[in-house]
Amino acid sequence: MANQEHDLPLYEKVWLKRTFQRVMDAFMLFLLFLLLSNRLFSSNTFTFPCFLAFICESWFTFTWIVILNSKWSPAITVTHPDRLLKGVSELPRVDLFVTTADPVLEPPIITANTVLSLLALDYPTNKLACYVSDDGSSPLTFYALVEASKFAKFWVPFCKKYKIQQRAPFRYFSSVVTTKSEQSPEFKQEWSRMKDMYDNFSRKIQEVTRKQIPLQLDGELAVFSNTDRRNHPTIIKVILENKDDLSDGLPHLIYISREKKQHQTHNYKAGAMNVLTRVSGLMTNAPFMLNVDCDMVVNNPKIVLHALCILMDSKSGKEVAFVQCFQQFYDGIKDDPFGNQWVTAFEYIIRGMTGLQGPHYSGTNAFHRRNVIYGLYPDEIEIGRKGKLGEKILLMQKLGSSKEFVKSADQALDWKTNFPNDTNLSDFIEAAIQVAGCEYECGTCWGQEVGWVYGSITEDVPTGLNIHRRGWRSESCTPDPIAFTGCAPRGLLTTMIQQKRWASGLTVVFFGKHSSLVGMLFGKIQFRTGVSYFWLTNWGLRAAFLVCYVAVIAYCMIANTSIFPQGLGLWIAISLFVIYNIHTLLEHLTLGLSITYWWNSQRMCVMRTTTVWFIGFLSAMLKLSGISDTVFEITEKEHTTSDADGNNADAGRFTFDESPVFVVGTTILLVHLAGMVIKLLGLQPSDSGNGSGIGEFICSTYLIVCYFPYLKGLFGRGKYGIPLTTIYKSAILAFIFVHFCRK
Ligand SMILES: O=c1ccn([C@@H]2O[C@H](COP(=O)(O)OP(=O)(O)O[C@H]3O[C@H](CO)[C@@H](O)[C@H](O)[C@H]3O)[C@@H](O)[C@H]2O)c(=O)[nH]1
Ligand SMILES: [Mn+2]
Repeated sequence: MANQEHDLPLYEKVWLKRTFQRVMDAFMLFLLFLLLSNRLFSSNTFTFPCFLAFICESWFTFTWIVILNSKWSPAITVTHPDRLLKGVSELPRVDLFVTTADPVLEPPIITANTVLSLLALDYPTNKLACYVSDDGSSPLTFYALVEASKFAKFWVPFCKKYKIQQRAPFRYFSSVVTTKSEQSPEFKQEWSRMKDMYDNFSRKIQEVTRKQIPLQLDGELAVFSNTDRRNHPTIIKVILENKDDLSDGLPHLIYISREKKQHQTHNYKAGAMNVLTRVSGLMTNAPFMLNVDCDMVVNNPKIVLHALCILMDSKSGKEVAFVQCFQQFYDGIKDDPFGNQWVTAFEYIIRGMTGLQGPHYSGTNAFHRRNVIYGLYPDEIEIGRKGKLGEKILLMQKLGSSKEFVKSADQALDWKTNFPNDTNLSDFIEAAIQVAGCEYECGTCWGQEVGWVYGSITEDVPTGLNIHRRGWRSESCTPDPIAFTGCAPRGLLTTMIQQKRWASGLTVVFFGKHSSLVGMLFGKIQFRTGVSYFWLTNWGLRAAFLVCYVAVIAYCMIANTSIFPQGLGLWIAISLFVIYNIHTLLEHLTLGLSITYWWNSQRMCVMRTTTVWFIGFLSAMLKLSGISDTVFEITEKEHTTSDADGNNADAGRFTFDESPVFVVGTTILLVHLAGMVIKLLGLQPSDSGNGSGIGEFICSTYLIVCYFPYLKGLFGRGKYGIPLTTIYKSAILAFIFVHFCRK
């Protein structure tokens, strides 16, 4: 811990005043309550559709309370790295983790760039160690890392000498188009040398990736011959070792592919993170660990110092378990057509959570305390861990049978950060292979109380909840420039698959023992924090209610009945709709986002909630009832430097294929189109119902407008059109729905 008794704090928390937003949020809530009470007290025709609408609207009101609560007290943190550097005699070690799992969906050149950006961090290199976990067990990834380590010997000194901000070479070379005239000839010369070297390096990798040049599986790569990614022994390779403990050399770089066995669950990313934690515990045992996905490159080379300002602050830092940096993206498509930049969510919800017990852990760009991951409680910092984690025997039961690992964990739990500098990494390989084995975790607490939590395909949220539950806080760190930037899905299908996974995983968390409700009732999750977590964990449930509402509206149109009360009730509903849109539009404009951006986000919100979140919800239900399991479908990452200037004709356009995720959306659209036709042509049964009115008409029109890309898809050709088989399937489903409505 930094010793700064009388000194200035290393970071401050600044609360933001967003009075206008609060007023608007509260007014919306008022209108929602008005709508509900109007339904309760004035309606004398309380039919079944009205009842369903009432239930859904109650849920929307609850969701609004969750959102309002999350946004109510936003805060930012301001960090002072200069004070940190003055205050501490020696900076602590930090272990850096990168996970990758598939050399096709996650091109090795991207992983190599991420690693290069980490190796070039502005931090003493003898305090850093970079561990790469490869669940794909790919010789390509390993080869790319070996080549990256050779290039790093030139790249890292170059970045540090010229104080380059972008330390992922592909980002650097795609942003600096020409060297500026005011720069020295020496720089220009070195710049072109670097550029040549990088081009060479990336060409080599591309050639083997595209199989233009076969990769010889001999020498260092021999271990990869005859390995099946689902069935192979542990592979651990030290690629770089800073043997002389130089603070201006290169950090350690270690490649790990944990053991896999055909019929053994490996818990996806959570499993990989736990192996990384144990292997690094043996080799370097840093008190702090940074983890990033393979596509998240460093954008601010001083980020470690910024994060440590929070974690090492002698006053409030002690309560902070992890520091989360926002997940921001490079090369985003203009106006975010697929709604996956999440700008408003970060600015409003996550900043809001920062004002409470802290942001949730979002899986990447986070600095964790190692001993918190091992299960430490906040009060054990002061009083020692005699009670809960005291005895060695107990530690063995919790952390597994490796004596070496338990010894290292024991030190970490006692904050003993002075790790011997005179050891060889290769001395630990044998022990590391043991802790990376399939059976190591059997009968231990890994994946439960210790480490990254298992059971959900969104491992990040329950892992964060498990930490908050013990009473820890977390903090956001958002320095300028942005800490990390990653690769957001660039196509509709990739976006949909990612969203489906999140909705499914989060629903499992909501109903599981790591839910925020359990944490509030039996743990130390503060009330408002627990409620703010619902913003995330309710995604699947939100879909269930919205789909129900959408179905009720369609039913009204088809069966000629109404859910909106006449007169005042209708006006309340219309004002809600108008004010909600103005409010969200203003929120976007305040952040400097365009009207198109706003509309894209509104429309994607409707589309993803009613389609993939709904499918995610259903798959979570199947998992929870034990019928089928969910799998982690990896998000495709594109290496976009070649068309960074946006020349890609498909960028932002909606493309479809035969994937079942498009059936739901097409069905919803067809049902509403049918409803419109039936209403406009007066084909509604006249004897039934009280007549559908303007309320239903507005809702249905809004939905069809949101679904306009699908409407275009119905008539589009090739990949821009929805395939006929999908249309047939949807038409059958829509027909069944319409048929039952008219009965
Ligand atoms: O079996 C697996 C599957 C995935 N991964 C890694 O997990 C990371 C995240 O996977 P990705 O496909 O990129 O998912 P995203 O939806 O983009 O990731 C978000 O959501 C995940 C939870 O669903 C979090 O773990 C991530 O940190 C967060 O960025 C990647 O580095 C993968 O290589 C593994 O290591 N092993
Ligand atoms: Mn990702």
